[in-house]
Amino acid sequence: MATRTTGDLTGPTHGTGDAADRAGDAAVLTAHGVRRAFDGRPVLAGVDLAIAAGEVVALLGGSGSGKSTLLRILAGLDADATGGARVRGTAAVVFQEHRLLPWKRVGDNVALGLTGPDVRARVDRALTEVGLADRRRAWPAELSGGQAQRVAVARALVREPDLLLLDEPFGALDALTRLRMQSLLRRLRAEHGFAALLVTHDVEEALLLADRILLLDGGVIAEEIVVDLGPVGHAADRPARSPEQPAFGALRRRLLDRLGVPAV
Ligand SMILES: Nc1ncnc2c1ncn2[C@@H]1O[C@H](COP(=O)(O)OP(=O)(O)OP(=O)(O)O)[C@@H](O)[C@H]1O
Repeated sequence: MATRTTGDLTGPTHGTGDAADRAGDAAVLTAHGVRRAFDGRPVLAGVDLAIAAGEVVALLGGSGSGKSTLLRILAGLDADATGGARVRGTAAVVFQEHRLLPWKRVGDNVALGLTGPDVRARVDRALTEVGLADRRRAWPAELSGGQAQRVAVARALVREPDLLLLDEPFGALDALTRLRMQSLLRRLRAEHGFAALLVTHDVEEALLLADRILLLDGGVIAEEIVVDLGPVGHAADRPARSPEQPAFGALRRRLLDRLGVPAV
């Protein structure tokens, strides 16, 4: 977990790219010309992207395409990248692993780094929002994987982020828990209006949750797909989007083709 207000990566900052221009002044995140190599091998070769306030963007790509590397850079966790990246407001990160401190109770994990007289109330509110109001005094080891990940979401939420950076946040969960977490994210988004960058290699998850999908390939954003399937919605009983929609299936197939997954 990390938060940050604004900042540039090391290296020169150039003019914004097309994507950044589209999000314009409303952008909560802009990145341009982001590059990163490991041992002389380029992984990111000039990434441009922009996310508008309140927009949810999924970052899809094959294994090893550099998704996590990019997210770490955007979160300000990689000092060796070059290019420009700027977050307007507060960003919070949720990783695939919950990264809770095992020696702190749930409530203290959520409160980590917060100050002020209302911390307890804010923590209680965040835990209530993820359905864990009664686990404030539990130890992380006493939680299920899904509950621990809910605490990680609460720890991000309590900071009232303008932008959530989500790196495969539900990737380690079983299928049913994953669906519940997706539904939780939709509800929280509707209530809080944060923007999010969601790293995933689950095409269906991207289609269910995102307004826009960016495909990372060859070290650049190789394709951008606007997910024109109606509002993301959050009502579990009547989801606005569903895999049953013919257009959903068509987009799913197109993305799988693009990722090189053969039809069965
Ligand atoms: N700290 C590091 N040192 C050396 N190589 C690294 C490091 N971090 C990432 N890489 C390499 O960079 C490439 C991209 O890794 P990254 O984890 O960003 O991919 P990814 O798209 O998130 O993959 P996955 O979907 O499998 O998680 C990989 O080849 C990886 O081995």
